[in-house]
Parts: sequence; structure tokens; C-alpha cells
Amino acid sequence: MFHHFTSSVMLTGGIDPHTHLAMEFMGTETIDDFFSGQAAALAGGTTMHIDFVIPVNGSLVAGFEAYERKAKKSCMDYGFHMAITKWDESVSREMEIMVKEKGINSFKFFMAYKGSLMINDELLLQGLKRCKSLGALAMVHAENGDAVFEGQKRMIELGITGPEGHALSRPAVLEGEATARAIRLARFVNTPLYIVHVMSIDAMEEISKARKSGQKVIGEPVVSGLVLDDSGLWDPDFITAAKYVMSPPIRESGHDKALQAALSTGVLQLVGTDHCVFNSTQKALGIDDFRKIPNGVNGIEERMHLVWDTMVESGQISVTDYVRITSTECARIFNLYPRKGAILTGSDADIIIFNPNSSFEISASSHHSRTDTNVFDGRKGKGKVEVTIVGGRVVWQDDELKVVPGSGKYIEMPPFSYLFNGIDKSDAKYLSSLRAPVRRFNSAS
Ligand SMILES: NC(=O)NCCC(=O)O
Ligand SMILES: [Zn+2]
Repeated sequence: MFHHFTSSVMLTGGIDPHTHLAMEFMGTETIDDFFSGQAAALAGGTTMHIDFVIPVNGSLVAGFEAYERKAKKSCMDYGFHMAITKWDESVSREMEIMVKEKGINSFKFFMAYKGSLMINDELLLQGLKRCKSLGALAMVHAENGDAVFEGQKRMIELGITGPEGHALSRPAVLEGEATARAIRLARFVNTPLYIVHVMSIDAMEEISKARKSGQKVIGEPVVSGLVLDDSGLWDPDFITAAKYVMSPPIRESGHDKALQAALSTGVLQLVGTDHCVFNSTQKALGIDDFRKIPNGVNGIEERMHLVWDTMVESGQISVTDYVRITSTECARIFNLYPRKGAILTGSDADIIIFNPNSSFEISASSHHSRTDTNVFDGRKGKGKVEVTIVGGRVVWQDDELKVVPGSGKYIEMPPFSYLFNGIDKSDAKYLSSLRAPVRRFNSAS
């Protein structure tokens, strides 16, 4: 929703569906970084984020409780997705606890990161079935992890040890393959699927095909994939190149424009960030071997500005579409609408005042994330978030944060979002179409 002022517009606050602000389990961020990430979000017009929780020692409940403790000081509303990295009876039971008692309605499965987070097809199938029975949304990081592993070995054997080896070892075909496989397995189970960080034409085309056939598949590009190309990975300065390392990789020029077009035509539905920052010292862990460069880039402070400039200012989408892809669609998918994602009576007063005539300039020296690099450094554009309001309280105005730690709330997300409408009926239709088991007689007797 939007309202006009003299030169500014009042818009629904942004909701980032996909962040890793609290991802200290990947050995990086501290509690302070988590909150500096939130400062970045608020300065950038995002009023709520949904973060990923990685289980502690395999336990979803323990992982959730650890994150809950640190999030107590949150200055904005937040929700959680949980990662499923192994499969047994206790994981299955804990998924139920998460959904029925803790307000989790989505689980992320990693088809890459062999040897750490990666799951195989057998586990993915079990996970998809469990998600369906609980009314939870299955999300996938779609890259063929076995083939990536092979690609990495190939690059090292060729003596390509720098950041460009990261992109060369995991080409778009591997993202397309895993996206297609996840989509087909979700169709086999008949459950909705959400593909996170869609970075390539290959993956986008699989999503497009599935949606045309009527399958419930959501595709989420992230701001880095929408506005950057891979040229930075070839920079002769290691740290400059390493800051662009994320997975799936930022692709060569052409994929960015194709993803923008897919967003403007509804093939892709909403924009995330996958915000997961590492500073130069952490990125330097991979100075001799790109496989050791921690994966992840920033985006939470830049998303609302860059999406406006790239999509609205360029004429690719309307202001209404902008609100949908940065806020409303996320609220609907994660079953928060109309409490979030709308300016309506009874909705939370999460609002931004946006001036389309103003301008922004991104710089690592003035951004709010506690990190020393920014993949969008130096970028300028039209449009600026002037005021951010969370729960009726002004938290950002005149380029200044006015945060109140602890004022943010954990938002429980109920299961069975609109994506589950009709699943029962299509299951029943499938069963009645089987014409089986065939009642047979034994002609031999
Ligand atoms: N995307 C990325 O490179 N880092 C965050 C972890 C993930 O989502 O894969
Ligand atoms: Zn991922």
C-alpha cells in the first residue's frame, strides 16, 4: 500500500524473507553483529526480517532456544526459519514441536555444502513429506553439492585457487539441475516449494515451467543477483574479489537482467537478501584456496533502495508491485498477512516514508553493518528511505537511528499458508485417478 505526500510516499515497511544475521554457527557473527545487522535493516527501510536458525548439535529445539536468547534485545520484529541438516525420528518430532509450539512454519534444506549442511535426495524427500503433513513451507538452497565438490577439485587441479574458482566450480547448470530436481520431488510429494536465492536463468526457467504447469513454486531472487554481475570475482585484489563470494555465485552479465524481467512479469515473486556478512579478515581465510572463503554478501541495508532504483525507477514495475515484492508477498507466503505486509486498520504500524526524488549512495565507510566491505560500494541511485517506523515508533529519521533494544517481538508464523489451499483436493483427485490396486484373479488356479 502507498499514500502520496508532497514529494514522499508512505509505503508498507519492508520484510526481508531470508537473512543470516545471527549465523554465528558458520563461525562468523557475534550477538553484536546481529544487532548491527538490524541497524542496517532499519536504516534501509526493512521493518521485519526472517532469520535462519541452524540446529545446535543436531537439535532444532536447542538451536531455536539459543537464537531466542540472543534475539531478546531485538529492536525490530523477527521470525525464524529452521535448517534441516540430518534426518532421524528426533528431527521429525522436533519439526512438529517447532511448528505446533514455537511458531516456525518453514524449513530450509541445503542441496549444497557437501560434508556440512548438505542433505541427499532421500532426506529431502522425508523432509518434504514432513513439511507437507505439518503445513510448513519447504525451502531449498538449490545447487548440486556433489557436482560442486567435483568442480572445486577440477579448479584446484587446474591451479585456479582464487575467488574466480568459486564461480567456475559451480556453474549455473548445477543450480538449474538442483532446482529442477527439488521442483520435481516437491511435485511428487505434492507440497509447495520455495527456492531461495535464485541466481541464474537456468533456475528461473525451471521455476517458470513449473508455475506454468500449475505447481506451487515460489522463486526468490536476492538483491546481489538482481543488480550485480560476476566481474568483481576477477578483480586482481584478493579481498575485493573475495567479498563477492556467495552461493550460488553471482553470475555473468545477462542473468541479472533476466532475473529482473522475471520479477517484473511475476515468474519470480519476492526479493530477499541472503544477507550474511563476513569481514576482510574472515574472507582472507581463503587466500590460498577459494574453498575456504566464507560464503555470503551483504544486502539488508541496500535491498529497498536498490530494488526501487533498479525496478521502479527504470520503469520495470509499479510502486504497487514494489510493495508486493518487498513486503506483502513475503507476509502472505509466511502467513503473516495482514498483520504484516499492509497498512490497514489492525495491522502493525511498520511503515516507511520514501522520497522518490531524493537519492542514495552506498559506501562501506558509512553503512551500518559491522563489516568493512560492501558489495554495492560506490553505487548511486534515485529514491531514499527518509523515515522508518516499527510498531508505530520512529526508528530511523534524518539519517539517524533511534532504536530501542528489546522493543522488537518474535513473531510466530502459523502453518498452512495460502500455498496449501487445494492440496487436500489435489491429493484426493490423484488417489481417485489411480485405478489401482487392480482386483485380479489368478488364471492359473
Ligand atoms: N548464500 C551464501 O553464500 N551464504 C549464506 C548461506 C547460504 O544461504 O547458502
Ligand atoms: Zn543458501
